[in-house]
Amino acid sequence: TSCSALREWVAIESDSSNVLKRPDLHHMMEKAAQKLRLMGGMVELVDIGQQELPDGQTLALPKVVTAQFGSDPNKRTVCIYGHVDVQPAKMDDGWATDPYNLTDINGNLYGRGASDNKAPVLAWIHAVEAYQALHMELPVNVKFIIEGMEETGSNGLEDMIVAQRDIFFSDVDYIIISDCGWLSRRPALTYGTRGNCYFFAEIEGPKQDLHSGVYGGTVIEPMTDLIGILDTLIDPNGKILIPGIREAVAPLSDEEWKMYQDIQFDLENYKNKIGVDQLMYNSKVDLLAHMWRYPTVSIHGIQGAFSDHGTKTVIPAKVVAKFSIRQVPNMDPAVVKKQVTDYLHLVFSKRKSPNKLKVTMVIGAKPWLADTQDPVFEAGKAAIKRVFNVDPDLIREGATIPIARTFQDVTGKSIIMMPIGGFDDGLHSQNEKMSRYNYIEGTKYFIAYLHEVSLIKKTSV
Ligand SMILES: C[C@H](N)C(=O)N[C@@H](Cc1c[nH]cn1)C(=O)O
Repeated sequence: TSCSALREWVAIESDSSNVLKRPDLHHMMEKAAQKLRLMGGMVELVDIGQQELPDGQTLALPKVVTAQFGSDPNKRTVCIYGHVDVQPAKMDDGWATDPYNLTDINGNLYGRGASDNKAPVLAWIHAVEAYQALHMELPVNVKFIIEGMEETGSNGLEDMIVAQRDIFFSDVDYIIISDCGWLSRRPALTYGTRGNCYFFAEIEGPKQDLHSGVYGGTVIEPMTDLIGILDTLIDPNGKILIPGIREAVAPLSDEEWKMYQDIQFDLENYKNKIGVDQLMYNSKVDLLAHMWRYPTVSIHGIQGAFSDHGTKTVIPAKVVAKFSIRQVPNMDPAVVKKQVTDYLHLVFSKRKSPNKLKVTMVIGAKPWLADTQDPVFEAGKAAIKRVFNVDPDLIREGATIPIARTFQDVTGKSIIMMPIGGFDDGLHSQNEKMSRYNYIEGTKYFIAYLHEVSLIKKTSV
């Protein structure tokens, strides 16, 4: 196939983290709505209000697309959630091809957002289209909820879900999310995600940037302060140093330990895939546990720091570190916000610096965990068996789907994550891709799932 829909979607630079790209993001939401409208869905573009930027300005949030195919009260209703915003990408980051021009190389479709999450959303759409093309009645009512702010924490979506709980979600039985990946070549069903608390730590000093030769040695540099406090977040062995964080983590049970042992995961492959000689842990179980169910600190970047080619000799006047802490049961983002803010101010005060520190938490997403005994998982296993002829791995996901926990807490519905992304898709990274195999077989799997989930209805109603 030509994958024309995916090509058109990838061509839209729907980067939700870049305010300059907001028109592209609005266009992307219109495009998704139009696709569903043309298929005969009952479609709405729901206004979810404004986003407040750190500088106090406001910006219109991308509308949320909802769609409905069928409303037969005798059928079960599934709701597919997905997102069509993407992480930033530019050739300069080291892409081999233009990130916004879907490029087919050896059966892999390269492009920003190909795997995260445009192809999986389209695969669900194609699954509905397949029933339509074959003039087959959909075995379940299918709803879609597609957002454009997932990559920046799903701003505005929670309020919409609360407002729609007894309207759009009233007849929904199951919520399905396909915004993650397999762990190996073996298909997987996902029953947990980590949450994420994302912080800005700003240090402000002189009123403008200074020449390091002329002023170096006379001023207390904001960047030196910032590196100093960042270095107190986590030690070289991965131990988080912020008091209270490790204590909140639910202990690993014997049952979990056993489950992890059975999962197909090759440490050597994993090392090769990411190009490292050594990992933080040497056993499969330790590694999976630290990927899925322990917190970690990642330092992402420093705004205001010199990062171009060349040898600029500046002392930056104001620098803002961006770091995040992945959340696991039983951590609470509100508590983590206080723990981090208090700790950084304490550490900074010990430096006796005249500079000013400001700590802000800009995303506070909770972790999500499902009951794998729920019939939605049985249906998932059956659909995988039918299409791939294997039993899936039951896995967790180290990344975050910020809205998953809200769906669970607000709607009370069962949630299943059904990834079709490959383990080596390079999400958020250079050369992100979705393989043709996963895209096409994944679509078949979704078609099969709609059938399997309708069978649950017959036995459990
Ligand atoms: C799993 C999903 N495709 C994803 O990548 N989610 C992002 C969401 C996020 C969390 N904090 C900021 N954005 C992720 O896990 O990084």
